[in-house]
Amino acid sequence: MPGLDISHVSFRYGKRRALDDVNFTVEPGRFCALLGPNGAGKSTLFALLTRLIVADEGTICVAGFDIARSPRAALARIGVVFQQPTLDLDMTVRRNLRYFAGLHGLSGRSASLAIDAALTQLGMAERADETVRALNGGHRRRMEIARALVHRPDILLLDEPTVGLDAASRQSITGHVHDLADNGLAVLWATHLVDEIAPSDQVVVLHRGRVLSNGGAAELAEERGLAKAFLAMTAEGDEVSP
Ligand SMILES: Nc1ncnc2c1ncn2[C@@H]1O[C@H](COP(=O)(O)OP(=O)(O)OP(=O)(O)O)[C@@H](O)[C@H]1O
Repeated sequence: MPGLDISHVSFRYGKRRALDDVNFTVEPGRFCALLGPNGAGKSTLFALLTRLIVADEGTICVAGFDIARSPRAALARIGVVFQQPTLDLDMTVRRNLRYFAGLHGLSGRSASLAIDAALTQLGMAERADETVRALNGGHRRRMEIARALVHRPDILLLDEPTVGLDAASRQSITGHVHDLADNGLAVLWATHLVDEIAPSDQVVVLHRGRVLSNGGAAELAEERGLAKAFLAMTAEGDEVSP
């Protein structure tokens, strides 16, 4: 399948089981929220999806490529925004993106076109020649998302991308990324904040390494709202914002 397919994936750190038989898919054009409290296993799953670590069991297919058998092809189809920013503060936005484009084999005019397109998608085109240090936190994050799109991936992974941002910046970023999904990207967005989720989104609830539910946000929210449904499933209320 062309999106992301995670099948029977398990992982242990020594004796500690971090992921236990995780299964779900994200199709092109879907925004999938990976919703889990602290310690659920979200970052571990992202590390597996980006091949920083290797699954003990199970398979991960990216745009039809098995990440264990065809890692280069699979990783080339992924754009990723990690929790920790990785920007050169003293370079301009464009220089940061050009460096990254080069890592993907893009240069010259094709790199410029890809960079302009990615910045436009995130509403950042007019900031291209500013140094990163001059940008606020929300704009820096939008720039990192644009950078993850430069090589035109099929799947975008974001690990808690709004941490530390104010409400307006969070809203802007969630809006932009929902637009990317509407335009055909498969998006996997790890979060513990239910207000980042739209009714039409897919929601995978992860808790203590296991998938507790996988389905539409509207259905999950139906009886008592998303926040209460999530709290009831994970029983770790102090880690959730409504
Ligand atoms: N390097 C490691 N060594 C041992 N245990 C780890 C390591 N990294 C994570 N863990 C454990 O694995 C489990 C899953 O952690 P993980 O960081 O993937 O969760 P998370 O959902 O991303 O949490 P958070 O929202 O706090 O980032 C936790 O019990 C955690 O303590």
